[in-house]
Amino acid sequence: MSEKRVIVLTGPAGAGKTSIATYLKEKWGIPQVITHTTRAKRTGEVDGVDYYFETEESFPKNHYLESVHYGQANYGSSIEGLEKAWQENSFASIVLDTKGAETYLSVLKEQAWVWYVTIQDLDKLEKRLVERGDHESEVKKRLNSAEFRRDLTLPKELAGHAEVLVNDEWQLTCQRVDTLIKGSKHS
Ligand SMILES: Nc1nc2c(ncn2[C@@H]2O[C@H](COP(=O)(O)OP(=O)(O)O)[C@@H](O)[C@H]2O)c(=O)[nH]1
Ligand SMILES: Nc1ncnc2c1ncn2[C@@H]1O[C@H](COP(=O)(O)OP(=O)(O)O)[C@@H](O)[C@H]1O
Repeated sequence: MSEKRVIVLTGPAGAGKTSIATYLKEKWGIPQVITHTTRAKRTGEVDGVDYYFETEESFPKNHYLESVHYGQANYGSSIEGLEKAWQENSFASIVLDTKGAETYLSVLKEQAWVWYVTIQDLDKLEKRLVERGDHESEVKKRLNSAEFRRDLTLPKELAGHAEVLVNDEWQLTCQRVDTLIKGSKHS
C-alpha cells in the first residue's frame, strides 16, 4: 500500500487515544505525528516525543494544518509534522480533539481514517486521568471544559466517517486495532 494515510485518534480525554497511538507504533511500526501545545509538560512527558512544548510566543511561529484552543491551552498540528511521519511510513497516526479530526477529514478526505475512541461508562474517565498521574486540579479543569464535554459524544460531522473503538478492555482493544490494520492492508 503506497498511498499515504493517517489514522486520526479522537475522543474524550482518558479514553485511550495515546495508549492506542503507542500500541500502533510498537506493534505495527506506525509513527505518531507529534503536535504542538502550550500546555505544561506532565511528569514523564518529553519534548519532541509527546508534544513539541511551546510558549505563547513560539506557538504562532509554526505552520499549522489546523489548531485549536482546548481547555486552558493551544494545540496545533503542523504540515511539517505530518510530512515527517509520512517519510518514515506511508501510514501514520495523530491524536486530535474532535474539532481537529473534522478539519483533518475535510482537508485530507479519504487519506484521513478517523477512529473515535470512547468507553461505555464515561464516569470512569476521571479515574483513568487520576491514575495516569494528572494533578487533581488539572483533572477538574479538564472535566469542566466545554471541549471535554463536547468530545464525550461522536459529532454528527464524523458520524458515518469514523470507526468507533470502545476501549473498556485493553486486550480487546488491541485485537480490534489488529483487525482494523490487517483489513486495511487488503483494501
Ligand atoms: N485539534 C487538535 N487537537 C489536539 C492536538 N494535539 C492534541 N490535541 C487534543 O487536545 C486534547 C488535550 O490533549 P492533552 O492535554 O494531551 O490531554 P489528554 O486528552 O488528557 O491526554 C486531546 O483531545 C488531544 O487529542 C492538535 O494538534 N490539534
Ligand atoms: N482499556 C483500558 N483500561 C484501563 N485503563 C486504560 C485503558 N486504556 C488506557 N488506559 C489508561 O488510562 C489512562 C488514559 O489513557 P490515555 O491513552 O492517556 O488517554 P487519552 O490519550 O485518550 O487521554 C492511562 O493511564 C492509560 O494507561
